[in-house]
Amino acid sequence: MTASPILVAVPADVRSFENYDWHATPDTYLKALTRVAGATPVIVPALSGEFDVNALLGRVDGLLMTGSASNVHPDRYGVPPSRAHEPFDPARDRLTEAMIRGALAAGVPMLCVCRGHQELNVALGGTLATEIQELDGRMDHRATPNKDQRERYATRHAVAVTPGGVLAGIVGSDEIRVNSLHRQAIDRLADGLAVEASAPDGTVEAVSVEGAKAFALGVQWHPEYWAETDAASTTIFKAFGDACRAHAARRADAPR
Ligand SMILES: N[C@@H](CCC(=O)NCCCC(=O)O)C(=O)O
Repeated sequence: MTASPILVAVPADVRSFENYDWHATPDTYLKALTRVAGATPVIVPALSGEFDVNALLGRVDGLLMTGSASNVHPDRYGVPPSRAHEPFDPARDRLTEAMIRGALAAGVPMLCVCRGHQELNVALGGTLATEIQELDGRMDHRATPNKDQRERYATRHAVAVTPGGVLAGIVGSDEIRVNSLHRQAIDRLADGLAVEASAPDGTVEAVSVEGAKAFALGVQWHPEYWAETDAASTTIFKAFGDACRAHAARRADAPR
């Protein structure tokens, strides 16, 4: 019998064009799932009030939180909003917070990328800093201005991987080079998160959820973009796929 494909939920962004609100996600994440993690992606519309998020989580094997140019609304972490926090996507905020909490409670494996990594910190009670390139001693983590997408994702910097941590176990190294396309970052780390990697300026580049029932990793960079060609990116997506397969097997064995 052919094994069922593993299903990974991917919460959508909302974008408005051609007179409609579209619920969409970039195809780089979807291809990393199909080609490297061996998963079938399921794009989840940002309509969390209109369906049962936890029922959905009971029928998928993993959750991938994507990056986005939009930012988590600062009301969610107790900071007054300003122009520097824009643009927002409140429907995505509502969906991702519910999905992160639900996934952790149900032990659904979760990989959180860039905005997703920031959402994980906020969902667990942490805060974010904005325009970090303007803060003393911080690097500029934004992409070099360029229309060519491959070049935007090509500029890299080193991150120190926490020895003995979850990420170190996946990538097998105490230093990796990562791309960087963000202007916000974790400010106060949420209780229950462990730092898995840091940039030379102290920016928290990766986290894991302490005591999580399943794979629960956040990365501030974009392993999806070079998932087929960069060794560390490949291992992250393969490890996530393996965790989803293990969750699928547990679900299949669970009494109904
Ligand atoms: N908006 C947040 C999160 C950054 C992020 O997810 N970037 C994805 C790439 C967006 C792009 O193409 O520029 C922040 O800026 O920190």
